[in-house]
Amino acid sequence: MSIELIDVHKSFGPKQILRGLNLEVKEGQTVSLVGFSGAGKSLTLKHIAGLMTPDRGTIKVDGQNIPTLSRQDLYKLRLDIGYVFQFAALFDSMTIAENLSMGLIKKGGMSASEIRDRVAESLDRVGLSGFQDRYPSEMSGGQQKRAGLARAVAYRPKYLLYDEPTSGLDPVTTEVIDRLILKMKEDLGVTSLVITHDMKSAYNISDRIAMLFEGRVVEEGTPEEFQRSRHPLVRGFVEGRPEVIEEAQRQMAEEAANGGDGHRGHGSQGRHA
Ligand SMILES: Nc1ncnc2c1ncn2[C@@H]1O[C@H](COP(=O)(O)OP(=O)(O)OP(=O)(O)O)[C@@H](O)[C@H]1O
Repeated sequence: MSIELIDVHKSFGPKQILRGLNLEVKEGQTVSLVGFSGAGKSLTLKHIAGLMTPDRGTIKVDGQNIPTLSRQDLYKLRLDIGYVFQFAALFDSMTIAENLSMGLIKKGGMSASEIRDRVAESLDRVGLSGFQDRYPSEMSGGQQKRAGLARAVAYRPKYLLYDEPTSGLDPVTTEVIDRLILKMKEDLGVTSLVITHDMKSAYNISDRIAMLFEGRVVEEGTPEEFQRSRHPLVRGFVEGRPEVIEEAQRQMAEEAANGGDGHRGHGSQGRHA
């Protein structure tokens, strides 16, 4: 029940985005993926969910290599993967109950009353008991994010992928979401990958933190190890120093122009176990 990406590459035209990405999320663990805008974080989640196909590389979920699965097997595996979208992605014209039920109805195999119970249970889990008849527009941003999480857990997934679950939230609501992420791990035993820009959240919720830079993991470790990291890109990121990043990008462009792969000398770990 782990997620493993091995040497994943993805380009759009001449633009290389993922350049040999290696990342592992062990069973039952939560890994936060941090990094600058455009580093390829969302793209990484999309590859894991099978929404995007890599140019090359292995993406193993539940021991199955996603890019090689048939449509039918991918569909089956996707039922085990809950995707919590950045902006909740709820349908405004539907109530919360309808939003949560839709996927369960499509999945099939559940009676109307089982679906009603599952919706209620999922809303309970995220502290939104009784919100079934609300429309998204009648809820705060934080509540909408919780409803998005409830929709993902309604499937009882083995894996949860969170795309910036706390972006745009105040510190208190952020803490509420962080606690929910921890609770999901505890209650459901899920294996989770979280994209976040918020280092405080990353330190709170993660077993491990990985930093993505230009399509590769440049540093990975426990929150304590990450906090102590002396990697210049990590320091530049954590301390908010854009000049460090600009220098790294300049060096990489220079190395690439000289025939290298543009990643030497930056402490890229390559494959890590
Ligand atoms: N379908 C696509 N077609 C072309 N380019 C794409 C596509 N999807 C992503 N990209 C490009 O890939 C790069 C990485 O995108 P991604 O959304 O993964 O970034 P990110 O690290 O999640 O950034 P942010 O923190 O801003 O969300 C960006 O430059 C983006 O423009």
